[in-house]
Amino acid sequence: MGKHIKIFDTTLRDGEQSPGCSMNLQEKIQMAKQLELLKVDVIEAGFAIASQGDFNSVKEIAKTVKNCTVASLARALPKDIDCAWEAVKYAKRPRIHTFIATSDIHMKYKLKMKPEEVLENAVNMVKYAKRYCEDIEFSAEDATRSNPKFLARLFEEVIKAGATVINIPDTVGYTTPDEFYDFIKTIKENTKNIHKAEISVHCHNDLGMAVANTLAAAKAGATQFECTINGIGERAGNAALEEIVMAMHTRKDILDLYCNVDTTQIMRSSKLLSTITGVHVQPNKAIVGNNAFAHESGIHQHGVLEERSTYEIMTPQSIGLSENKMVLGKHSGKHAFEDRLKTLGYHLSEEELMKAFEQFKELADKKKVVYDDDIEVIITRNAIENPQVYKLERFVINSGNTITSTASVVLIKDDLEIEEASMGDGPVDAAFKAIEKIVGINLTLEDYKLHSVTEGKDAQGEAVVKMKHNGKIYTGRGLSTDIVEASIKAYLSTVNKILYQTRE
Ligand SMILES: CC(=O)SCCNC(=O)CCNC(=O)[C@H](O)C(C)(C)COP(=O)(O)OP(=O)(O)OC[C@H]1O[C@@H](n2cnc3c(N)ncnc32)[C@H](O)[C@@H]1OP(=O)(O)O
Ligand SMILES: CC(C)C(=O)C(=O)O
Ligand SMILES: [Mg+2]
Repeated sequence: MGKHIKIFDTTLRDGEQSPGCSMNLQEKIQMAKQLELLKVDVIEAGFAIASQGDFNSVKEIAKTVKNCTVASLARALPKDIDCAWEAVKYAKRPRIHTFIATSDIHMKYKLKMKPEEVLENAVNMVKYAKRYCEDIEFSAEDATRSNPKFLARLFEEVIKAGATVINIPDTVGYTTPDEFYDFIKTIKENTKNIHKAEISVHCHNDLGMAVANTLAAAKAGATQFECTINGIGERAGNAALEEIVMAMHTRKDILDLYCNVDTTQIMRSSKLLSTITGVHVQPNKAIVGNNAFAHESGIHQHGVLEERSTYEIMTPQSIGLSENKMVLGKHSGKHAFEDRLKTLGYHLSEEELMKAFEQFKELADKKKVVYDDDIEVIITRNAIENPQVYKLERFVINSGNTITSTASVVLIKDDLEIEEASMGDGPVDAAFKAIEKIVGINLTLEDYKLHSVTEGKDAQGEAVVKMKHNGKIYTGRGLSTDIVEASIKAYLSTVNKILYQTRE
C-alpha cells in the first residue's frame, strides 16, 4: 500500500493569489464542493483577514464542507488568528494555519525583526491559536532559504507550543529535489520532537521543479503535500495537484505513496477551475492539458490503436476523461485515417481509401486539424464525382480594391498543361474567364454560393456554382481552405460534368 500522504489543497488561497484568478463567494463554494468530491484531505479556503469577501468565503466553506479539514491562513498576528478562527470555527474539522518568514532576507528586509523575535512571535502565536483550535499548522515562510539550524530550533519550539503540522515551504521555488530531500532530512534530524507533528511541504514552481521537489520530500519524511488544481498560485504557481496525485498513482512501484484523492474527479476539477477563473491551462500541460491524451502523429496513432500502452502511461478514464483523442493532421498516417473512417461508418475499397488518404494529406497540409466533417466532405465528394477531363494545376491571382483583378490559370488535360490569363470583375470572375478560354465551351453563370462546411479558423469553404449550357443547368461543387480555389474547383467540376454528360 505504501505511505499515506495527505493532500492539502490551497487552490482557494495560494491559487487565488495568481493574477486573474480571483473568485467570488459562489465560485469559491462551488470549487470547494468539487474539492470535497475530489477527496482532498484539507481545503485551505482563504486568508480570512484579507477582505470581507474572503472572510465570508472561508466561513461559508467551513459551514458547507463536511468531509475535509477547512483551514484559513493567518499571519503571526493576534488579529489575523482571531479572524481566521471566526471564519473556520464552523467547520467539522477546523484548522488555523499561521506563518512567519524565517529566512535572513525576509526577516531583515520584510519583517524587520531579529531571528529571536521571529522565534518568540511564532511560539506565542501558535499558543494563541491553540486556545481556539486543536489543529494548528505552522509554516516557516521561505524555509528553503533559511538557516536549517535556526529552523529546527524554531520548529521544536512551535511543536512544544502546540503545532500539529509543520510546513516547510519552498516559497520562491528555489530548491532542487536532492537539496530539498537533504534539507528536510536535516530538519528532521535536528528537531527532537518532530515525531509529534506532521511534516508538510509547499513548493512553488519558479524553476519548474515544484512537483519533483514535493515528491522528493516524501522520501525524507513529509506526509502532507500542499498543492493547487492546474498548478495555479503565486508567480509560476504551486505544485499541481493533478501531477502529484497521478505521479503517485502511476509510479506507485517506485514512489510507494498513496492518497485518498479520487483521480476520476481530476478533469472535472480542472475544467471547473478554468471555467470559473477564465484562465485556461496550456494544451501540453501534464495530465489536464488538451493534448495530454491526444495523439496526432501516425506512428503514435498506429501504436495506440494496436495497444494503448505503447504511448499512454495512464488511462484517460483514470482522470475522468471518457477516451483519448486521435487528432487527424498532417502527421497522421493511414492506420488512424482508416480507423476514423470506420468510426464514421465508411468502408472503402483499397483504391478508394488510397485516393481519400491522398486528399486528406493534401488538406492536412493546409489545415491545422482535419475534423470529421472534413473527412465526410472528402468521402461524399468522391462518391458523386465525375471523371476529371480538366484538372487544376495552379493559379495566380492579382487583385485589390484599386486594380482590375487578373487571373492566370493552368489546367491539365491529357497530361498537358494549358495556361490562360484573363481580367475580370473580381478574382473569382477573372479566374472563371481564364478557365472559359481554356475549355472553350459556352457557359452562363446562373448562381454562385460560398459557405463554410467545417469548423475552425481554417475551415474549408465550399463553393457551389450553377451554369447554363445549351439550355440545361449544371451544378458543380469545389472545396478548399482558399475560397478562390474552392470557386475554381466548383467551376471545373461543372465543366467536367458537362463534358462527361454530353460525351458521345
Ligand atoms: C507566501 C505567501 O503566500 S504569504 C500570503 C500572501 N497573501 C496575501 O498577502 C494575500 C492577502 N493579503 C492582504 O490582503 C493584505 O496583505 C493583508 C490584509 C494581509 C495585510 O494588509 P496590510 O495591513 O495593508 O499590509 P501589507 O500587505 O501592505 O504589508 C504586510 C504587512 O504584514 C507584515 N507581515 C507579513 N507577513 C507577516 C507574518 N507572517 N506575520 C506577521 N506580520 C507579517 C509585513 O511586515 C507588513 O507589516 P507592516 O504593515 O507593519 O509593515
Ligand atoms: C504561506 C505559505 C505557506 C506560502 O504560501 C508560501 O510560503 O509559499
Ligand atoms: Mg505559497
